[in-house]
Amino acid sequence: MLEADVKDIAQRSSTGALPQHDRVGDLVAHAHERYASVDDGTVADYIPVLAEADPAWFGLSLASIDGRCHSAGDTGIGFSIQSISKAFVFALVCDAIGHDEIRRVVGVDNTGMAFNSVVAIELNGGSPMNSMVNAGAIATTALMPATNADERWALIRDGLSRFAGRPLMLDGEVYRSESFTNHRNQALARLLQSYDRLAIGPREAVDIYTRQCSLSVTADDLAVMGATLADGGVNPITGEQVVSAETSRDTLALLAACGMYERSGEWLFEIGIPAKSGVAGGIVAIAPGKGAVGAFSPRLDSAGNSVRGQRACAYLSRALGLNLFASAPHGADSGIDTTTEGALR
Ligand SMILES: NC(=O)CC[C@H](N)C(=O)O
Repeated sequence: MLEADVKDIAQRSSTGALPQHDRVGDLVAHAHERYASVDDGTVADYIPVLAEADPAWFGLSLASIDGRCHSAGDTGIGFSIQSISKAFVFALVCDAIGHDEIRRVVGVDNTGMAFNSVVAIELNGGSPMNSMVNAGAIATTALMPATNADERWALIRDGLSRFAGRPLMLDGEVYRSESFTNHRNQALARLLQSYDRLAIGPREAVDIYTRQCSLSVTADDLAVMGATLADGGVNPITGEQVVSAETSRDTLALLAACGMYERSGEWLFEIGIPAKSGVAGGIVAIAPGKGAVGAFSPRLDSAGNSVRGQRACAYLSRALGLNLFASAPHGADSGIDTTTEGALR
């Protein structure tokens, strides 16, 4: 019955509100069940401690802009936020320095290359290109206005905590593991410095970036953090305006273009909403004006995106009518078939 209903909902609600809450809860539970046995992909091991993750972990959560949360599976397990921090640090920095400045200094275009590419900088005249790849994220962290490293870190940690609606803690084991092995990020920062593209020293920039990546979150946290961006910058649980509505809009535009790295086009084609992934297995996918999905499962594809997380987001986008590009002909009962099978179903 759920399967049959999906098509109807997808055709009716590609704009407007989410379906009724009990219906959303059923679909979140169904999506979890549907993909829990998928075992494609591999757990990241280039940061040694990440290899200890249980590949079976799978949590799925959806937070709506009216503050309701629906969870299935391992939504209480903590994992490091990794690259998903880039989205929220971008929002904080964009809010602080402005739309024009972040565009001028970092950029907002996809590199078409891997998240840790060195050659992307060289091919683009020293520009890190966007805040969602490692080079651009390190440059963005360096732009957080502060008088010293402690203050800069406190602003980032507290800012991300306001998105989550609770204090986020550093996972010391992840921080140490990544600090001992992040030679490539050190190289990226030095290269940016050589092009005069780093606002602070490379050691400090990489250290704070490594800390932000080591913050521990749950799938529930990711859903609330994403729902804050879906709600014009207001956290739907705490009611706090964390960033402006304009910054939320800019952040979602950047996520649509660059959030899933070189697979961002494929993601938009299949799923149709802005999203960000991290190598610990998290994904946040955001439906503006509706809410956000937080997914966690450690097996990744070759671009570093959680396999089960992507499949579950594809299903929920279809089932809940989240795709931003879907429309029905004016005056018609139903429009294009947004349920067409795609690569991520
Ligand atoms: N894609 C990711 O999540 C990468 C983040 C990780 N901290 C790194 O710098 O490599």
